[in-house]
Amino acid sequence: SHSWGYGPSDGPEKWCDGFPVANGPRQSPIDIIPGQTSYDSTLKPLKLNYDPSNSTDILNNGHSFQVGFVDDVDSSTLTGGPITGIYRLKQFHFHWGASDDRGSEHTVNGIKFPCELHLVHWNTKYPSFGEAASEPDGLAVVGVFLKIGAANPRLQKVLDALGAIKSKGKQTTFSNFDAKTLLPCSLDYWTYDGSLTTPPLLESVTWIVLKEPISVSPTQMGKFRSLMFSGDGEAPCCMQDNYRPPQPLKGRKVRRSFK
Ligand SMILES: NS(=O)(=O)c1ccc(C(=O)NCc2cc(F)ccc2F)cc1
Ligand SMILES: [Zn+2]
Repeated sequence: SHSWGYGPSDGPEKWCDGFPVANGPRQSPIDIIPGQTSYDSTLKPLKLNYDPSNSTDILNNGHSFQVGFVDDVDSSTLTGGPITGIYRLKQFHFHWGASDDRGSEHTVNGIKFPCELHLVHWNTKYPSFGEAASEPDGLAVVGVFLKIGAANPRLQKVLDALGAIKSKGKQTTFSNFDAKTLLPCSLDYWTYDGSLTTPPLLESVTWIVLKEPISVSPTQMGKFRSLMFSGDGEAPCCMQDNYRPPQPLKGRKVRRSFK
């Protein structure tokens, strides 16, 4: 039924079969063309208040891995930026390539980065993530590009946990991780109305893509690629190229928070 992936038979070109919204008016990701964005002086600074004691677990969900957070109280929140109200951090995860020349979902002037981090938040005006996910203003995802360079010590704790969640469905505790440490110095961003980049592809995401990348080393990228899409006892399949390519802008405007 709704089994999807990133391979030739179940990948992004096939998702519209099970999820017709794949061809909708506000799909993500997109190619960001800085020269075509408009500076909006009314955009507020991003405010990310993450409580380091809030992380709970790290999970291989068969499409990526994600670090989960306690989201039944307002302890790790996103406010300001292009959004109104309070959005709670639910999880963060990554998308990456089989080689360093690809892997990000958003691109900048057609340039692909080797990896992209997504910090997923939901609007507390709705009772839960699941309900918020079907509302046009329900979710806000902060995207951060990873660029090949020096090893990033702030990634290491996450990467060192991957050995315990190699295959699909594996999960382990992951406490006291401060997601704020994964952010770059500058919180300058581009923003546009989009969607989840994986099925169910719901058009409920305010995207906030940071202009400044964080670093990752080739060795650290190798650790991402040591994960498996497959579960124990299934034919082994390396978790890589788990990214959707850019989608048509369909008239949308991309705003930027910086001059
Ligand atoms: N790559 S991304 O940041 O755009 C993204 C973020 C979250 C999800 C997600 O939560 N999927 C499961 C899911 C979706 C729902 F819409 C409702 C429940 C649910 F578990 C998918 C993609
Ligand atoms: Zn994502």
